Amino acid sequence: MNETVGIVGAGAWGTALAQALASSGHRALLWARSVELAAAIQRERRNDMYLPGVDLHPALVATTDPAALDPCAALLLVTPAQAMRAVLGDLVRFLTTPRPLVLCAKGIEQASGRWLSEVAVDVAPGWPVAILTGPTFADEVARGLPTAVTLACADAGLGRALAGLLGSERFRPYWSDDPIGAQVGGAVKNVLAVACGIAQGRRLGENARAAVITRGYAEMRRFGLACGAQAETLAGLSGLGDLVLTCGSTRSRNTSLGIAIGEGESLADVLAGRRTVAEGAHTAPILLQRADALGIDMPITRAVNAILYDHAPVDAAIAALLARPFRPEE
Ligand SMILES: NC(=O)C1=CN([C@@H]2O[C@H](COP(=O)(O)OP(=O)(O)OC[C@H]3O[C@@H](n4cnc5c(N)ncnc54)[C@H](O)[C@@H]3O)[C@@H](O)[C@H]2O)C=CC1
Ligand SMILES: O=C(CO)COP(=O)(O)O
Repeated sequence: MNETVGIVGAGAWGTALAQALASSGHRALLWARSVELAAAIQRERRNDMYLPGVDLHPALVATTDPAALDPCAALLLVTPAQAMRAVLGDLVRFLTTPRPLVLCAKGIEQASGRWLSEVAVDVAPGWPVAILTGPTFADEVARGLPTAVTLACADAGLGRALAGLLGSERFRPYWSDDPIGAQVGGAVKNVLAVACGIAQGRRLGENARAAVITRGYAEMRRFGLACGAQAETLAGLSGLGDLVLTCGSTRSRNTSLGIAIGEGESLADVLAGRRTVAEGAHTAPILLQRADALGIDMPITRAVNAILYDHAPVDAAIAALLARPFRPEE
């Protein structure tokens, strides 16, 4: 089935998804906000700014014209989470009919505390919404390495149809009817990856990393269940799967941000030196606020917040975690 699919956001992940779709027989229209970036992609057939080293498929076309997306069967939204509301709001004015919106960012909107699926409903009421998430380093997807994702949609029939549209042998969607659960995993794992990075930066060892992943998963689960997520979703690709990938690799931008903080850099300095997004730094405060409002204990998330935003010395925050009373594992 050859369709035209729109991908909104020409960073690493948007470009990788466009490349995967083009490689599987679709026409991939990649919308960039920067005229220079779209022109460079068209001219050089590369996006060396965000996804270096990948030769782009001829069926991938970059544009800055929102109206050019009108023929698309579905739109993948792949800007950073905090930009999604504004970008989608601008876009819908140029499109004649509703079509499925597939949300690919990982995070919670800071200003409102809302899930991105709720933001999409605010901005584009009546448009069907799905979540694409899971353990997916962009460069591996772009290079055609095998990858499995969660495709979550409240309308199970649409989820299945979107899996058929977006999937291929090398990019395998597993559908789910739990969009909240899928979003919990993607948002929380980034904060936990910052924590793992901090532990790594302080040279706390492999045992400590396993402890942060596992006790972090307990935080994700408590919070997710309180938000109405299904336990199976949290244990799947979008939750545990992505947590393991992100926390296990220094290629993760969230883990590497944590490493830099653990080694003594300030958050401001780390962010100033980067062009690409590390969502965990944006998610941590609003995640903690939501957890507190629900009465959910998230000590690792609290420690990350204290280090990033309350000037807590790293060693003091770690000592406070280690001094917590012993308790049953569940
Ligand atoms: N890179 C990866 O491996 C994966 C990333 N994601 C998620 O996808 C989302 C996007 O990530 P990446 O593409 O990796 O980020 P990136 O940092 O590589 O690129 C972000 C893109 O968004 C654009 N952008 C930034 N602010 C914007 C704004 N205010 N309005 C419009 N466009 C704006 C940038 O110009 C850039 O093209 C994030 O939520 C990330 O967590 C999800 C899975 C994998
Ligand atoms: O979400 C990702 C992998 O699934 C990418 O992780 P980072 O944003 O930490 O690089």
